[in-house]
Amino acid sequence: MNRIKTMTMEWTGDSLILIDQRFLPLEEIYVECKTYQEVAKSIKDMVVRGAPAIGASAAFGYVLGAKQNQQYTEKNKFFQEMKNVKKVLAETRPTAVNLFWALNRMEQVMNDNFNLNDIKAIVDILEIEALKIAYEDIEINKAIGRNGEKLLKDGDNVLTHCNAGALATVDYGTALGVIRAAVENGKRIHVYADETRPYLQGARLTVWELMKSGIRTTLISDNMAGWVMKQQKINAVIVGADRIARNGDFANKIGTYSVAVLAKKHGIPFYVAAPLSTIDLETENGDLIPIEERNKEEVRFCHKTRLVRDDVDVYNPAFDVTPHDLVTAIITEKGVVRQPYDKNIPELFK
Ligand SMILES: CSC[C@@H](O)[C@@H](O)C(=O)COP(=O)(O)O
Repeated sequence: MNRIKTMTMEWTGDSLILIDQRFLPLEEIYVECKTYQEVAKSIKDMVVRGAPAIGASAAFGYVLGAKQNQQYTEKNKFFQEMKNVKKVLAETRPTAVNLFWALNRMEQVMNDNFNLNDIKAIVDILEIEALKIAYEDIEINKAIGRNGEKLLKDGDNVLTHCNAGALATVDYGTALGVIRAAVENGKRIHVYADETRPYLQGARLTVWELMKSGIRTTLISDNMAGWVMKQQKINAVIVGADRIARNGDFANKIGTYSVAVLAKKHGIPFYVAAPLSTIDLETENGDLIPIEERNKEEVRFCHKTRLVRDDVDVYNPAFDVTPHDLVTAIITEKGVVRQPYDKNIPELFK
């Protein structure tokens, strides 16, 4: 168990190899990160993206940081350096709480082993912990799938936004994990995938991975979602999350809020599928979730094609917050929770 290899990432023992999601689906290119700085850059530049995948990558980045600093004989110096490793990895993307969750977990394990005299032994323990995070993520996603697939019927048409699939996790996926589990259970499910401007995770990633898995998928542009719902083509919406606040408000890819409002208007159940590591009990409500603003070029371009001149003003929030009253249920590995979320979400952690 000292290696892991999935479609999204591979831990070799000395490096983290990531499928470069910036080039999918047209090119399958891999990036090998041999340092924690390279992992941080890969997270920031979205070689790897999606909350759980970011968390697991950061954990492996932390291990690389530990390996880069294991020459220190003075333990305090090593611990000091590891603070900087954590800081660099934490400063990559602000919204997905899984990043901070994974880094805190790694740091906690390191602190718990402060008494070990051998730094190399601490590094080995950190490597085991990162592998645990990665292996657990797959099992958690499968549990989310089992819990969520009961909400879907044979023949359902499901709309999803962005990519909350295998590529956004270590493997299997959260929202797409629910769809995957339903299909594995013999249900015929057809997916409508929003293309998800500006970064096109839906068009480029969701469609690619669902088609690879043999799941029927139709691509629509984001502005078609309302009309497709109006035509009664959608039975359920399932999306992932980057951070769920204590009251059930949640941040997810920009455009999720519009989809939730549309689902409400059309009486369509709107589900959020996410692991407990995406729930941030310390954040009381959605107004307090930090929303990442990304480079304006992402909007001035459509993938690699320039749409407008570079002096065109642009606003590019990468996420929005959907208020909990629009959420029919949150699907987790511990079960499905419904309103009132401020009461039921904390129960999941007991
Ligand atoms: C299981 S992934 C859930 C979310 O992280 C996903 O829906 C999303 O918004 C990803 O955003 P991204 O900017 O591509 O990292």
